[in-house]
Amino acid sequence: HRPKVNKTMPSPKAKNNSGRSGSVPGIGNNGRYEFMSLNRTPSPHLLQRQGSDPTSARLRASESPTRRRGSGSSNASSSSAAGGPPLPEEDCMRLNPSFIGIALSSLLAIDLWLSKRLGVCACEESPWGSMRPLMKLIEVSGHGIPWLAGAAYCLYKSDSAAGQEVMLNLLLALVLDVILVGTVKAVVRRRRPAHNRMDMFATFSVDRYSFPSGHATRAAMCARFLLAHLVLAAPLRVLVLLWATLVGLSRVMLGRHNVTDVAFGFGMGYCQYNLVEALWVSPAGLQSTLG
Ligand SMILES: CC(C)=CCC/C(C)=C/COP(=O)(O)O
Repeated sequence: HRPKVNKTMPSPKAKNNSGRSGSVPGIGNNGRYEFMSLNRTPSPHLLQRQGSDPTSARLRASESPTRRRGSGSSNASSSSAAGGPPLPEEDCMRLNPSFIGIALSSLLAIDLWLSKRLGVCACEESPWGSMRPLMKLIEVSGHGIPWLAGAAYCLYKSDSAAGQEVMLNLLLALVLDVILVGTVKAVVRRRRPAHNRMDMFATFSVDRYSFPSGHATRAAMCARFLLAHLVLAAPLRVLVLLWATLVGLSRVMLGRHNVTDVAFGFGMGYCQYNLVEALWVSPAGLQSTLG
């Protein structure tokens, strides 16, 4: 076992007394260090002190999630493999990290590494810095304001009932998207990548968070919406899909998002369209609802 230092470093004097392996220092009565064997239950006064000391409580709270999680499940593994006496619970947790924990940490590490490598337009000095204006143009094409303004304008200008119905639902879908993305961002609170320059126009306060990408949700939802409700020739349909893909890609290339933010955003936008279909509003229905 790696000896576990209990809360604070021992004084040199205390260290000198700790010749035995398997012992760890702890603060005993009257502020002196005591040593506790990992194979033995700590003395009651030490346990009591650890429980009531605010510093140790804070330290426990800041332990890694892996160590905090699953304290109930480790009892079965508290016996050493050699059949010896039970080991302290926290040491067993360190030896048995969960598979899901490892998988998530690995995915996160790959995500951060890949996103940094793909952030080739994050600033003018970046390898593809000269493409940054083009990427920002694509960014504007997926921004909420032009889409909301465009849908409201088309609704106002539309002279057919069918056109009004489609535009009304597109407008409602865009509002729903802003609300859902804002809610998830506020709950998850994942910071944008460190290499991002926060020079986007018209952002809400939640837009300092990156998960999920609002541009990606909007691009996926609007692409599905347009493909389902507009009669478009094949080249235009391909163009719509290409646009949505480019919007997602540009988020990572500009350094605004990690890859997982965009991937989740695409999935979320795809599902949001199903919700829009389920909640589809007809102008007659809306009029009767509004009285
Ligand atoms: C002001 C309105 C209506 C929407 C905000 C649009 C916006 C800036 C979203 C952030 O997108 P990312 O999450 O992709 O960076």
